[in-house]
Amino acid sequence: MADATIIDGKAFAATLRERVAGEVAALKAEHGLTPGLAVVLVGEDPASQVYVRNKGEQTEAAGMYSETHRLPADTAEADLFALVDRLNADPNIHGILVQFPVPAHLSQDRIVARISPDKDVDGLTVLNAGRLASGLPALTACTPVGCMMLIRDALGGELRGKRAVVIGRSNLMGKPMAQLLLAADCTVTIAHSRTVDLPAVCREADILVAAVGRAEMVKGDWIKPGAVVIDVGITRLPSLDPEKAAQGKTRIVGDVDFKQALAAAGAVTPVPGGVGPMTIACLLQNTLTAAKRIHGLEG
Ligand SMILES: Nc1nc(=O)c2c([nH]1)NC[C@@H]1CN(c3ccc(C(=O)N[C@@H](CCC(=O)O)C(=O)O)cc3)C=[N+]21
Repeated sequence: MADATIIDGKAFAATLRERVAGEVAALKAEHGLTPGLAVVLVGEDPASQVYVRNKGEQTEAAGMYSETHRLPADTAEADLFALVDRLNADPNIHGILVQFPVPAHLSQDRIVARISPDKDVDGLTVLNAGRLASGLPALTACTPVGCMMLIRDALGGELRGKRAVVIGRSNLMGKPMAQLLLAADCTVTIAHSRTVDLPAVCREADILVAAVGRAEMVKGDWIKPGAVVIDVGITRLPSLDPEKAAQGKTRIVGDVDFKQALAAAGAVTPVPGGVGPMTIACLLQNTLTAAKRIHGLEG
């Protein structure tokens, strides 16, 4: 079979960011309103540093207000909560994202519960997760929203009745991904580390979304010929060149064995340049949506 189409998430995200920037300009001109995003990073995880920097730069490039709060790894819960409370009350801030993972002494659940659902651009609060599951308008996790856009594009909008398998069941990715696919009339399976015969389950999928964080786990013979394969994983491995590896150089791989997927799938996202850039573009979109809703400019 011919090689799969490589889905260009980077280009798609650039177009989406331009659209958001246009809407931000209109919102400023018509209502004097500038959407604002606050990103909070606790500790110094190097991968997180990169994402947080990208988020800040792209927020500003879209004409939005951006604030980044870097807190030490040993920050007490009370101090983090005081910051979240301040951001909840700040009229210049419409979106709040606390980057995960946080150091082990902090509870992700308690942090999420502290964020105002109106500003919850990760869609993690119980209110937004429940609204999504109930088919109501909700702020929805950025990565699944970005994946849906790529899936719709790859399939020309025809999702109805398709079999979708999501590997991974996190609140930030797997669960909201499954809800979005269900809302698009797919028949959805959520698979995970305890799933029996995962390859056989995956082979049923017209749409396969891998979000487990295990490097190159999904092999070519797990993929139904012609399927759309969306790779959400990002793992840094030592460079293949031993000399570069010795210098600490790394390469990034996804949850899918890309070479094998190319020969089996109908379309596949690369890593990097696939889902990752969509995540940030959708974060900008969510911040815009939150700003409009807070100001009663959208349902
Ligand atoms: N509360 C919370 N919300 C998140 O949405 C969240 C989070 N915590 N913690 C970390 C993960 C990871 N994440 C990424 C965002 C952009 C890229 C991205 O832009 N990737 C590029 C560059 C990859 C690279 O060079 O590292 C690409 O795939 O092409 C990747 C990963 C958001 N996350």
